[in-house]
Amino acid sequence: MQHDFWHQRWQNQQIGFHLDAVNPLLAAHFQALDLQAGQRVFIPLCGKTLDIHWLLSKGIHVSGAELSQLAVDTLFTELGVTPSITQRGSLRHYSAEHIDIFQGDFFDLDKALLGKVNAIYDRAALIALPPEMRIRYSQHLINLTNGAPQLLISFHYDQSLAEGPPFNVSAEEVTAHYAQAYDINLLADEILPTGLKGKFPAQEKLWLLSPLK
Ligand SMILES: C[S@@+](CC[C@H](N)C(=O)[O-])C[C@H]1O[C@@H](n2cnc3c(N)ncnc32)[C@H](O)[C@@H]1O
Repeated sequence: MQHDFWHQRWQNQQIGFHLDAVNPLLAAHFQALDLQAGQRVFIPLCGKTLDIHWLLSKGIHVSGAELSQLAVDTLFTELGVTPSITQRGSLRHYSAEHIDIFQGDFFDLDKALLGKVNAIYDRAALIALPPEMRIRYSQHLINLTNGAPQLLISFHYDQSLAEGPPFNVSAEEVTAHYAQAYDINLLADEILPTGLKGKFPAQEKLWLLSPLK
């Protein structure tokens, strides 16, 4: 997916993916990550999700990566926080108490800049990317985080009915990306009540990815 596609989405406020409340699957299953206050969750392709507000309210520290400066500026405005902003190569590092967001291309983020994270929360990141990019994405995510435990939300629908994003990502594909590093367990499997884009039957699945022992 080209950067311009996402910049235009944000510019035109075509952000149907953005939820106006915490994601119910995150709220219901967050405890599966077994995190303590003060530990850090990494949210790749984070947008301005309210899930960040929710995690911070639980005492969890958050790191994120997001391409759109508009999204990141809006996130901090909505948090009511003024970050310090530092240029780090091609990325801009927005930092405030308990939160670090790297604005720019996720693929330019490296381990040293990200620092240690205790878990990953992927909602609408893997499924936002076309098939060939998903391979690169999942490998980069594992490398960046040393395979930190992960909550992953995927969408399942007939890809011939609609073009992504979001893309259909099958259970087999989740296994292909992540079985090398994780035990994979399905925590929830729900029918999207409004369907995908209000039209197509779709399911939402929540996976817990636990590092292989
Ligand atoms: C479908 S949205 C999901 C946003 C957020 N996770 C949520 O649940 O609301 C995908 C986001 O990924 C961002 N994005 C796309 N490609 C990216 C890249 N290469 N690096 C960083 N962010 C990217 C887009 O700007 C967009 O905000």
